[in-house]
Amino acid sequence: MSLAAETAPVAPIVEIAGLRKSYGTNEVLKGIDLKVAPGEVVAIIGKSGSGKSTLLRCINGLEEFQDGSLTVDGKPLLTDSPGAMRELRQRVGMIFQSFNLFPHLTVGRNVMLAPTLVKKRGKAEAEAQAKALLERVGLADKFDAMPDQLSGGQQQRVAIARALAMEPAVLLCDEITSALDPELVGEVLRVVERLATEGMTLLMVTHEMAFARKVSSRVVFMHLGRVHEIGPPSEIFGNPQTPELKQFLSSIHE
Ligand SMILES: Nc1ncnc2c1ncn2[C@@H]1O[C@H](COP(=O)(O)OP(=O)(O)OP(=O)(O)O)[C@@H](O)[C@H]1O
Repeated sequence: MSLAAETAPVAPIVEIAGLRKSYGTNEVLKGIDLKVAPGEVVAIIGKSGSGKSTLLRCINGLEEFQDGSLTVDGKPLLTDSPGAMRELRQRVGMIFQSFNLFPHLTVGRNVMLAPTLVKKRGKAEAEAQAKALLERVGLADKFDAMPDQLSGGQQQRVAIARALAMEPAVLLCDEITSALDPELVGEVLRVVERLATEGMTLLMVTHEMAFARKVSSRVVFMHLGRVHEIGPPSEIFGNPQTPELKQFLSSIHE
């Protein structure tokens, strides 16, 4: 095998170049470049208002952007093409701080809904998939439960199963443990950690620094709408280079 073949780059799942996003005159993302390889787990950290959530929302097409390009799984994100957007949304899963389960549907139906409606899966197939996914997040016995019978941690795990049901190429997690009581955080993080070890491509905004350090392959530190520092967790947490990152890390340890 030639050296070129051995080192042939793997196509990124997410490729962002020169991304700029403004709300009115407030430029929130000031030229973001980022490539995420298949199976990578990228943690996004930074102060409140640095643009972390906005970046995730651009990647799944919830926000339009003014400049730059964004490709998911080889397909450019074209916000002016409804067909392309629908396709993109199927490739990008997103989990939010709030679980957003449909309260009038059972847990099982919550997980089955999108595959049935969007992927046109048959009921039996969707049900089998939902059961397998609920088992994967440790909730095999909750298929027939209603969301309000579950704890916040359990509801968030259902939200993860629901996102996985669409078989996304990348899963975006936006502070998914922030609304949980402290004792429920661990059960959700354990599920995410398992997904990471199973090879899921993950992009997660998190305030759980110990978790980011343990699970991520790279950490992005955002500051004032830019990728200010990026590197492996050992470098970002163990050997921060810029005063802004040093200050951020010391502020969260206070
Ligand atoms: N829908 C919106 N309309 C106007 N401004 C917005 C909107 N959403 C976010 N912003 C602004 O964009 C900036 C970045 O917000 P964003 O939520 O992306 O930051 P963040 O780093 O995720 O913060 P946090 O950690 O608090 O969630 C902030 O100044 C915010 O006020």
